[in-house]
Amino acid sequence: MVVATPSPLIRRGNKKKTAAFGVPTIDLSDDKSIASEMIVKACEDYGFFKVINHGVPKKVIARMEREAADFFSRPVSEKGRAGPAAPFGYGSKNIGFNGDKGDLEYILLEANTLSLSQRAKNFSNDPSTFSSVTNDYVSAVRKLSCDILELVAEGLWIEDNSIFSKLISNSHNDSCFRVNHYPPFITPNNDDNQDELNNNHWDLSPNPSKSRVGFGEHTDPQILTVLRSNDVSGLQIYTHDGFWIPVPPDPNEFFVFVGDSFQALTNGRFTSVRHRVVSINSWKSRMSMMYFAAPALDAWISAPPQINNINNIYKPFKWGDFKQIVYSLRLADSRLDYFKNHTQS
Ligand SMILES: C=C1C[C@]23C[C@@]1(O)CC[C@H]2[C@@]12CC[C@H](O)[C@@](C)(C(=O)O1)[C@H]2[C@@H]3C(=O)O
Ligand SMILES: O=C(O)CCC(=O)C(=O)O
Ligand SMILES: [Fe+2]
Repeated sequence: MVVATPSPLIRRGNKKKTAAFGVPTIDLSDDKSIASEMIVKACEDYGFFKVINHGVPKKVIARMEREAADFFSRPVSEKGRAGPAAPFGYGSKNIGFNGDKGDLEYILLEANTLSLSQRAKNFSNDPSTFSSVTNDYVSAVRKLSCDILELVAEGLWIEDNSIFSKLISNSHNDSCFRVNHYPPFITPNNDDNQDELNNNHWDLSPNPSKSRVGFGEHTDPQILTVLRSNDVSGLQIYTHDGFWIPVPPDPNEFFVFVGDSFQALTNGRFTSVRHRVVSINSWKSRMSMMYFAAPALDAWISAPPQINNINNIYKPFKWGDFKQIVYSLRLADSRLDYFKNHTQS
């Protein structure tokens, strides 16, 4: 069953525009054939969808949120000792290595049990609780990612339904886990903003005094991203027809993003979704947790023969080589362009 939650659309640039849009919502308790068909459609149309009845226990989510909130509430000097996030640790305002900035602080971790337990001491006075809570959360969202990838394979009529999921369940997978914390953002004249929010057609991009870029526009380089946030808004996705769409937050459910590697694995049938976080008038901070599902560094990313790949858009590449390019570029850059096959007809 698809549940559509209408939300306003914002076209890139200055013009305000509203239209009805519902985030594609997939009920994972539905019949498999229905769910798989709907996931494929959402991946094709938006590269983005929401899943409900996902099977991740509320307690696992709540404990992870508490651990992260505890960490972020500590004094700056203490948090700084867990940094820098280059490549893993605590970061603030700087994103990546190439000058990107955002109004946030964050934790970035490798998502395997061993590295989690080694790093836990930097994030909590009770490292064993931090590592077991993080590990429970990561294991649950990894399982959810595998379930989704198996449904995708079924929806694409691929006989081996583990063709994508085995890439991320491999013991050498290079997945990572991130928790972002965006401070509250209050504008001097918040009556104006409240008006705009109530009218449901605010325009974010041209007026920095009314909004703030928390995390600039980008696509995620991995295969799939699974996001959960608290009830503070800010996330927006960019549609194929040129609209920025605010995604209403839903703390009980998960949002799924197609990443660049999934675009290559499906020979462009799915496209990775551009997204950003823009904060608008909130007394409360936004906290989001992302699991970025990636294969092993030496895994090949190439569309399987079961996908119609007579004309391969991309040259096959190893995830590790792609990652190296990704990390040498800016947040908003389109990295798949570097792997385009120029020989195709
Ligand atoms: C500017 C950058 C930050 C980023 C690495 C990059 O060079 C380009 C991609 C960025 C991104 C976006 C999705 C994830 O948040 C992330 C961890 C990733 O894998 O790619 C970040 C990288 C980062 O913050 O280090
Ligand atoms: O914080 C969010 O809601 C999204 C962040 C994001 O897109 C990322 O960390 O890659
Ligand atoms: Fe992202």
